[in-house]
Amino acid sequence: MGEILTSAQMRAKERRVMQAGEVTGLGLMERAGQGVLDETFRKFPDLDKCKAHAVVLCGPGNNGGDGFVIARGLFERGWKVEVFFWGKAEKLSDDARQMHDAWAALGPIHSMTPQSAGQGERPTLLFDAMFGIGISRPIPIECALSFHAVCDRASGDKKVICIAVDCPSGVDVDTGATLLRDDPSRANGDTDPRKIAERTDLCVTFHAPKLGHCLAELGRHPVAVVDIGLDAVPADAVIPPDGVTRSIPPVAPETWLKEVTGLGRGGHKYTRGHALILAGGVGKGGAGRMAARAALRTGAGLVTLGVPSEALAENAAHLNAIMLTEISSAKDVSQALEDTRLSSVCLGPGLGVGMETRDRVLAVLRATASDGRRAVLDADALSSFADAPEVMFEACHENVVITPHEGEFARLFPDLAEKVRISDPSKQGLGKVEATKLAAERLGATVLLKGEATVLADQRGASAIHSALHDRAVPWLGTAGAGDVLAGIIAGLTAHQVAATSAMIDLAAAAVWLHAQAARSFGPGLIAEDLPEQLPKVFRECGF
Ligand SMILES: NC(=O)C1=CN([C@@H]2O[C@H](COP(=O)(O)OP(=O)(O)OC[C@H]3O[C@@H](n4cnc5c(N)ncnc54)[C@H](OP(=O)(O)O)[C@@H]3O)[C@@H](O)[C@H]2O)[C@H](O)CC1
Ligand SMILES: [K+]
Repeated sequence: MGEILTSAQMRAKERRVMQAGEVTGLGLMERAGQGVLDETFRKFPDLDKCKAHAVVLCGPGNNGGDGFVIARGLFERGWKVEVFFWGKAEKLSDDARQMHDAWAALGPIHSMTPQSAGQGERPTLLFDAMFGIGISRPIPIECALSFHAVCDRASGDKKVICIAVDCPSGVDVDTGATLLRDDPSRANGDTDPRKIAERTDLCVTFHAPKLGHCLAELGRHPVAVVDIGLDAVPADAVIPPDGVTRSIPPVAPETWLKEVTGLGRGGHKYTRGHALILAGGVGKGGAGRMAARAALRTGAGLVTLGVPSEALAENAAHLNAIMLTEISSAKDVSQALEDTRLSSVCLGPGLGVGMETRDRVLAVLRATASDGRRAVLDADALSSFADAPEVMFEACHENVVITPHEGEFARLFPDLAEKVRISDPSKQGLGKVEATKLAAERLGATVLLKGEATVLADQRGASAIHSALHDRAVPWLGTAGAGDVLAGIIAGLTAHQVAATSAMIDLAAAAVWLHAQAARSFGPGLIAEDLPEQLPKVFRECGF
């Protein structure tokens, strides 16, 4: 699939498929509930044999409807099932009401209170079908308390396995944040709705992951996706392609990588391009050298490191295949870029924050503004514009990518960073994806916001997420200099002549994937210098 949807896109898709007469709401709900059970027993196969005891917590919307289907499915498998319902049966949607009634013919429906939910023996499984993508405000405290009351039932000592239906209740799937009450003192301990996500062992969602599943600031649970038959209508019949956030890597990463980067095709060192990396002064050249090595390992035909005159000797002592040139000022940058064989430029790592760096950035942006050459701005190249970001926005163009971490992003886009901190969308809170898209629009270029979940967006509204969570987690990638290497990989990929027709966002996404693959391939103990050295293995594994 490779697409990551917002809740609105999911609803649009659902409506479209239902209008096309391909499926009914009741049919979708049945598949959703049964799909949750299938995924649960796929993940915990031993449980299917033990015919144990489950609790299902059902909410007032269609998420609750899925819960009634789950209860029936478990009952039919021979499980002991307790169902608790928060809401009024007469207010349920027709579909959820039918599922409610179908369960009522098999077993009791208890009113959900922390007291009632806390009685009895601790179950093996707890299904959270209280609130799904229809959440519009922080969940009722008694629902949160009921969830924990089941987990903490006094009778029994085994940990309850918690399965979230569509999402942990209270999480906004568009942002991954849990909606919180204004008064934080009312959100302590078990009344803190974030604790539900923290206790979740598996989340089963439908058709495609939603943005929040890939950003998950809270909870480190895996996410399974169930096909409920919505592919009957092609995605772009409902949603414009650029409106959908893409998942990096897509389903077939090797093919995608070849298509986007052109790597593995023939050529000689000139068609593979010439990357210019600007580095800092004496004792500050390490970051630039690592970026340069990454660019060379990524397959740029030639790489030149530009350093101030006083740092020439130091750098010469460290370099072999990488060429060295003197670049001591913004004027030198402009002069160097008169050579149009230089096809990509990377600057920022180790350059120092200040007017000097700012002028060099502007010189690069001017020189590359209209000839299709690519520029990568990272680290100090970004921080140097903290007090005048609009100067950078003015000069940026579509062949630029900026690669901030969250701190650098906040320096350039303080208003957007602030809104990401607000968890409630009705109070103008923004998700990371929305914030990155707005930043890219403002910049007129590609923004690559680094993190465990790296978000990319460009000036046309395209977006993508690389989620290094769950089974793709690489905590050891958080090491000094790893960001410099990423900037170098982008410079290497964008230098290639064959990559000229690929959009900047695609090349940057490919770089993020290669960077994470190199880290995964090396494993714990990684230092930044290891990353470029690991790339040949990654390329071999991709079949280049
Ligand atoms: N294709 C699909 O997406 C499918 C989805 N399914 C499941 O349905 C839910 C979405 O169902 P929906 O009814 O739209 O929403 P919820 O069940 O998540 O919740 C809506 C109800 O909850 C009330 N609500 C919302 N927030 C609160 C709150 N903080 N406190 C109290 N009540 C709240 C809301 O009431 P309003 O007053 O806001 O109207 C609704 O009553 C999806 O997640 C899937 O699980 C299908 O079954 C399969 C297809
Ligand atoms: K839920």
